[in-house]
Amino acid sequence: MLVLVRHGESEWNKLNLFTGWRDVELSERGVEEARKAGHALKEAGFTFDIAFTSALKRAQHTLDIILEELGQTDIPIERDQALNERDYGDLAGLNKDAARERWGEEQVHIWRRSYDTPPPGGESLKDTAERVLPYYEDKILPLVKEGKDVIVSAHGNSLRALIMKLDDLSRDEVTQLNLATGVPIVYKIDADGSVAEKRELSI
Ligand SMILES: O=C(O)[C@H](O)COP(=O)(O)O
Repeated sequence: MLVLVRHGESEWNKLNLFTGWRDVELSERGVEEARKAGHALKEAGFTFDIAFTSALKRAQHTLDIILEELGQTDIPIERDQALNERDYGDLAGLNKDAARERWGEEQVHIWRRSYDTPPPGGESLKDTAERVLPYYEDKILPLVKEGKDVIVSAHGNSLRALIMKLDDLSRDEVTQLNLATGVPIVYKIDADGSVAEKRELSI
């Protein structure tokens, strides 16, 4: 079984700033969201053999809080920048509404949600997928196929890249995919790596 969770609200999500690889902390609300995600997983009877997260503290702290709630702080944790948020390039640190005023609603939506148009100086979803998917296939999927229960705490766009693949979404469909913070998505994966079942936990 594979559980994916986007980190709780960060300080910069709260301020509506493009974040990308900037290493910002969870907001108070984000800490609470992580706690609720952990609680919901515990209530639903989940336990994990191993956890994966990015090199960024908002995802790492979300994972720590979830594992605390589960009473599982002793499981192995793999941290890797392959799971980092998309690099937002020159947009990092800018306000998202100010960017819409400067470049227009449509252009900003293309940078944020399109498959292969990168923000200036940053990574497109395709670029992000080119580091997330090999990592998933080499490090995560073999464990899931063996029957291990795995949790991945990562980011809006690194997880969109992975979900695009798992759900077999087209380039058009993925533009509609938006992930809420702190909501665990549960996949049952068959021994051949295909998705048998997908559901979101209610928080
Ligand atoms: O990096 C960021 O700014 C956010 O975490 C994700 O941004 P997005 O909603 O523009 O994809």
